[in-house]
Amino acid sequence: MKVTVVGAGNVGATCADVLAYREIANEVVLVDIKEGFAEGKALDIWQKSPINLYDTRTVGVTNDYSRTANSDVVVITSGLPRKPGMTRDDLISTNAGIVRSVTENVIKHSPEAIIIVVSNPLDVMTYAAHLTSKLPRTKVMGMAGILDTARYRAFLAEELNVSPKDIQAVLMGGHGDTMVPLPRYTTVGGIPVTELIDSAKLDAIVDRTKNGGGELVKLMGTSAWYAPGSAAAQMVEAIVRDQKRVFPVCIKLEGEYGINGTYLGVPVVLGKNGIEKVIELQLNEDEMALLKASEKAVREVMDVLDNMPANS
Ligand SMILES: NC(=O)c1ccc[n+]([C@@H]2O[C@H](COP(=O)([O-])OP(=O)(O)OC[C@H]3O[C@@H](n4cnc5c(N)ncnc54)[C@H](O)[C@@H]3O)[C@@H](O)[C@H]2O)c1
Ligand SMILES: O=C(O)C[C@H](O)C(=O)O
Repeated sequence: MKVTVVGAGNVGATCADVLAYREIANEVVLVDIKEGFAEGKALDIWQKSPINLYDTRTVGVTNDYSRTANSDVVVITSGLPRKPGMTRDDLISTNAGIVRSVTENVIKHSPEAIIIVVSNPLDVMTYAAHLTSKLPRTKVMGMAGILDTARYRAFLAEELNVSPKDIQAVLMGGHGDTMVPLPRYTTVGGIPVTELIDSAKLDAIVDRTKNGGGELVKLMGTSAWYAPGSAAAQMVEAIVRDQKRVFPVCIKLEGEYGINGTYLGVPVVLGKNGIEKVIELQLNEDEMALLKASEKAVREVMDVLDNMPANS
């Protein structure tokens, strides 16, 4: 299996590293626009192989997409990260052009690839990649839900003093402050979380999750990469190993949840064909209202993309 990761920065290099040391692919090609940068990162990861004992070959290139030919999966992480004081949506003017041109190059050399978008604003960059690639919606998806759910699970594990492995949760909606964690679908070793924590504490955790990206931007001056890179690698693994994992993933909705044409995170089954099924939960009135509010927020930024010149 061959995987390309575009953008050899914090998230891209972390993703490539996880793909290599967990031997999720035979070959990982890292691409960056900065001369020598991807080559250096790929060489560094390859030189770790005798220490961490893996065979995955990592190769770096500067903008040479011929080297990415026939990739099974492509992860797009190229683009600016936000700085303190910015929202993810503020990145649209720079990142839309980057994601469009990268997608064009990727598709030229790997027309059958499955594309996982990571660049922000996530839901709208998934839209941009989908439009450019002209692939079926099941093959162009965005990574955010695994990360947001992981944050929610980690905060709960800390509060309850239990293993994060035993916390299962679903989270839906856009990758922004309107994301919708779903306590009704959150369990701890099979026990509904609401039986283990009072509602004030749970509300505080839901709130912290919604602002989880911003919390890290404030601390570090740039955005997160360990959890995001690992989350993208987990999606690649589900695809290349045909695992049929159930994850929240951003996809263009076509009638599910009564929503048409908006790119939103929903639970899906992920396997060798990409998104093999969208799972429709029976949301209650309050949950549906939150999902619709999230849809409205994503729609507004999709409209911004629609009104941008094609080559910006
Ligand atoms: N979806 C998520 O949950 C999530 C999580 C974390 C970060 N992100 C987003 O991922 C993106 C990358 O974040 P990062 O921290 O890795 O940033 P970074 O600055 O460390 O890396 C980005 C890399 O992209 C490269 N790049 C820029 N234009 C390019 C092009 N045209 N072709 C190839 N490479 C190009 C840059 O040279 C840089 O090395 C940001 O947009 C960030 O907001 C999303
Ligand atoms: O917060 C960001 O800007 C990056 C990413 O979307 C995250 O949630 O960590």
